[in-house]
Amino acid sequence: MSRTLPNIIITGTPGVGKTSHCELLAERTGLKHLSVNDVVKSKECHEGWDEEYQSWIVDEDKLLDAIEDEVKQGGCIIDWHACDLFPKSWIDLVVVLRVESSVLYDRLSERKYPELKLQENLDSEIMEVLLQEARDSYDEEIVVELQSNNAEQMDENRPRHIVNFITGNANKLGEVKAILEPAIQVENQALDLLEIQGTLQEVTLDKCRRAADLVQGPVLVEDTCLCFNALKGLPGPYIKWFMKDLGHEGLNNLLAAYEDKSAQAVCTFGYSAGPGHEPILFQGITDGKIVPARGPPHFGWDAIFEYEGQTYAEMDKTEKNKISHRAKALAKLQEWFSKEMTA
Ligand SMILES: O=P(O)(O)OP(=O)(O)OP(=O)(O)OC[C@H]1O[C@@H](n2cnc3c(O)ncnc32)[C@H](O)[C@@H]1O
Ligand SMILES: [Mg+2]
Repeated sequence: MSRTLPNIIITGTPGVGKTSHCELLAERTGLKHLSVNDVVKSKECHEGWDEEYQSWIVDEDKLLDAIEDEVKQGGCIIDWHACDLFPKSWIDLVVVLRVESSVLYDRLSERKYPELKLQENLDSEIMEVLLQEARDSYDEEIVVELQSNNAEQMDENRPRHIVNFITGNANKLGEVKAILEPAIQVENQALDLLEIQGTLQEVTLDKCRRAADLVQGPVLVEDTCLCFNALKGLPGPYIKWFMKDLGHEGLNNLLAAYEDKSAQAVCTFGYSAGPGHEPILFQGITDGKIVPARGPPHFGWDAIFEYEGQTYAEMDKTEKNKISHRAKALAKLQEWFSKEMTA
């Protein structure tokens, strides 16, 4: 089976901060933290306890058998102080964490390591044993060395994307932040972008190129449409002007002559890496129907768009953010970003 998510080894001398890094990475990426320590204990992949070193004597064959199925599926962050035992074909990235010896000494003393074990680990860190092991076992370009002496460095090692979401609409910004953060940090510039007439794709593509030119950097933009099926997709991208001129009641009246009140909320995000970079689009669609307004009228046409018995305006924000056109588009964007992150 070919995996669609990467496997990452976070390795280093005991005490360098592997587990903290793994937990942080798992939280940010949704990948699984696979603690080899836990597997060795819970699946008994060992030949007993070494009194002198105060650690399990690992049976590597048993260990590999125990984790093989899970790792082959992909998406594992392997937390272990060795790396050469894992077959090359399983692994996409090896991160070797490093600390200065004085820092390591303090950390290991605090853990009450026996003197012999402490000294051996210090020597191993100074001699770069694990870095060498990683370089000997895997292709050079997948081995990364990161410093892990303090909280600041840990924070720098944190995987993150920052997007500059260009919108003048505070409600949109609120939803996008609620959905993307903390995995993706959302900054905002409220610029008024000219919107052309055209298809949903064309409007967003143009908006995105314009925004990238204006800020001279990477941008995220979004355009929302409300499409009435009885009207063959209108008002579509022109919903903003219809909303302004007609209000909730007027929008209902547009459909008075039709039995079919069904509508689609369509959200199209465009991301550009900067001026001259072709935008990438992420679209999400939620089917619903147009009803007389119910619920707080704060956000656009939320009060007249009903989804499974409730209007968007009647829903809790968290509910809306699970099923909305915006949430669906952002799920695609997140998937793309997490692939980019490991590409
Ligand atoms: O700066 P931008 O991002 O362009 O923000 P905008 O307010 O101009 O937004 P659009 O051009 O996408 O126009 C879409 C219209 O639909 C409204 N709208 C967008 N998303 C909505 C949602 O989830 N629920 C209800 N109304 C929404 C919005 O207030 C606008 O009137
Ligand atoms: Mg707009």
